[in-house]
Amino acid sequence: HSNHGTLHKRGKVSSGKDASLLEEYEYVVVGSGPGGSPVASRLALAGHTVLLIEAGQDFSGDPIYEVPVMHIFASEYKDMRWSFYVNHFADLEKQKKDPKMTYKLADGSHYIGLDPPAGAEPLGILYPRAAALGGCAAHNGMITVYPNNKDWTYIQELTGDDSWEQTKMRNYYKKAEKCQYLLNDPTSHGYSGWLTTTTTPLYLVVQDLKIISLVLAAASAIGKHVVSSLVTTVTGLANILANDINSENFGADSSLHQLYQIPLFMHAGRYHRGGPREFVVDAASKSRLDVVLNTYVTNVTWDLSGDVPKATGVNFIQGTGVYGADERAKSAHLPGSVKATKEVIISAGTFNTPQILKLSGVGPRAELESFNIPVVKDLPGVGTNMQDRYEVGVAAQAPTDFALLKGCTFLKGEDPCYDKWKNDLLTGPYSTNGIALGILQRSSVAEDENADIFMSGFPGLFKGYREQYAEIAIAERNWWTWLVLKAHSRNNAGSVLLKSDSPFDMPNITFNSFGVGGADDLTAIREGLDFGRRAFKDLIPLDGDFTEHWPGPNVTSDADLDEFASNESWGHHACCTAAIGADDDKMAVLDSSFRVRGVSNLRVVDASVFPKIPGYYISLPIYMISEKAADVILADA
Ligand SMILES: Cc1cc2nc3c(=O)[nH]c(=O)nc-3n(C[C@H](O)[C@H](O)[C@H](O)COP(=O)(O)OP(=O)(O)OC[C@H]3O[C@@H](n4cnc5c(N)ncnc54)[C@H](O)[C@@H]3O)c2cc1C
Repeated sequence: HSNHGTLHKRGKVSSGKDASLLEEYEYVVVGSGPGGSPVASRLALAGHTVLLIEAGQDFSGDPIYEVPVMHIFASEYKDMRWSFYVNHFADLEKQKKDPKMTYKLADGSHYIGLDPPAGAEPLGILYPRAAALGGCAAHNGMITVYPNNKDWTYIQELTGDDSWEQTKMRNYYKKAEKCQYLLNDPTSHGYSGWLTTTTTPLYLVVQDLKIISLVLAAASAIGKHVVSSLVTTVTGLANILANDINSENFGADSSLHQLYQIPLFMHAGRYHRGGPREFVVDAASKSRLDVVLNTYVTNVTWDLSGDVPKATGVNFIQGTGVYGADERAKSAHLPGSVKATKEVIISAGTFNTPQILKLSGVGPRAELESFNIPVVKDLPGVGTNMQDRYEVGVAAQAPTDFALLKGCTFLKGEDPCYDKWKNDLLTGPYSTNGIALGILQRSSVAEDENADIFMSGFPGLFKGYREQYAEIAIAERNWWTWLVLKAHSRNNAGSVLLKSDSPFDMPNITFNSFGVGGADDLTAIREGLDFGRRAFKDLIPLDGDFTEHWPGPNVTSDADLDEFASNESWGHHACCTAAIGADDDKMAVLDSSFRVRGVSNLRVVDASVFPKIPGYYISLPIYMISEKAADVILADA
């Protein structure tokens, strides 16, 4: 594998070892994910000196990064992953009912399951994150779905800041996007940005009779009766999928009970992963943006001489394997620091942003004092309000394999599917993330007219994140999973709490799932599961029938389904741990301009800024707020 440590010299991404950094920059941005990368790039392109600091390395050219279908393996890639173990429930007994529950054994190995040996130490549930140039966008599923307008209106009303008005927010999407799947909708889409959107090539879908029968069954489960001859051609299928989920007119807000193609952050043509890393690399070649990899920030430095504490820079440690979640081999660890003459921007993600803030003295006083961390600003909201979506599914097996994945080895030895992806113009089954179509549903307990369930299908067995989940997903080639994603989940009782004052320890991460609004969310999930079951049941087998194994035929009563969903659902859109809020809300961490309250020259720009979890998939809203943050910061510059 390719370029990991090498990096484009002063154009200007540095691996860390040979970093010829300046002593000071106008802006220092910590973390290069969907939050940090766009804002860093924009500030630099506007003429400022910017340092973007990233704990992970660059994976450009690595097929696990580049090949869309490999995304599930990317999230298990040892050099890229930060493995957090989280608790869905504070109550260990409840937590132990999750078959994904992981324990550490005396010999250091892990046990995953319901029946741990005596003495096994409970770790929690694996929550994959990427430490990489591009953050979790280096391993995520690339799904790029526009949020609901109400998500922006909510922030606008909460803060009284009209720059969050929904049409203004769409302009940030248009600024970021380079739409490649719909060429003539400038009202909704942008065509000259860095965020390339495209969809799974439909010829892949129509190749496989099993997939066609699943598409037909899904259509019939939403009340559309389509004859099979209509979907066995690309044109026929395209007609059924004519609505664009990201359009202003036909998007998530208005069109329920439709089948949609799922837009992906992927480049058409060669069908490879797109990501914010490319924006960074491009911006670095044109501006005074320096990027330093393998560099882990421990805390913000302060000037405490004035009335208001002023952020002046950050301390960091260079090397690999620095953080507790980082499984790379440990290299020498070199401490360093850098000054920010204008601002420090923390974009380290939902778990690490609150950790950095707290280690820098910004957080709940009692918690900081319990670890003898000097309090710079008592901000009780830091690390609270954590939210996530619930995801669970129905998985069933057919007697024979999907034709589509025949011969594919997912880069184990000879791989004709990879060769095809690499060499062909029509690039074959690796040119998709495997999740081509989605369906918006409105459950009986939806809060308003917007869909609150996003259903999608996956040609594999996916029961949530645990070690080896990618291997399990594709071990047999005759599984299909209908995934139920509960959007607008109500629970905000999650927290990120320090375990110690050491920057190397992972924090305690507890979601308190279903803690707020749990009964309603479980009802919605049941309805999603029911949809998945109907879709399997109504299926007219063009190539074999499906038999459900998960949750399984015995799980049918409401109580049993609730128990199933509560034990087994997972999330991957954790957010909201340094939330924007109203001026009179003491739990608000940020003002509506991303400024950390009560201090100066410090902002947060990443998934933690949302007061409420937005839309259906979170990266696109993060890209949008990052574009917005650049505007707001430049206006102050
Ligand atoms: C397996 C998986 C699949 C997903 N699929 C999708 C999808 O298809 N569509 C979608 O919309 N969302 C998806 N998501 C969610 C989405 O990718 C994340 O929510 C998003 O990347 C978060 O962006 P962020 O900028 O807040 O943080 P991150 O992406 O986590 O980026 C933070 C970066 O900061 C770095 N960092 C952290 N601490 C420090 C430090 N102290 N010093 C220096 N650097 C630091 C990290 O290394 C990381 O690179 C998925 C998530 C997972 C886990």
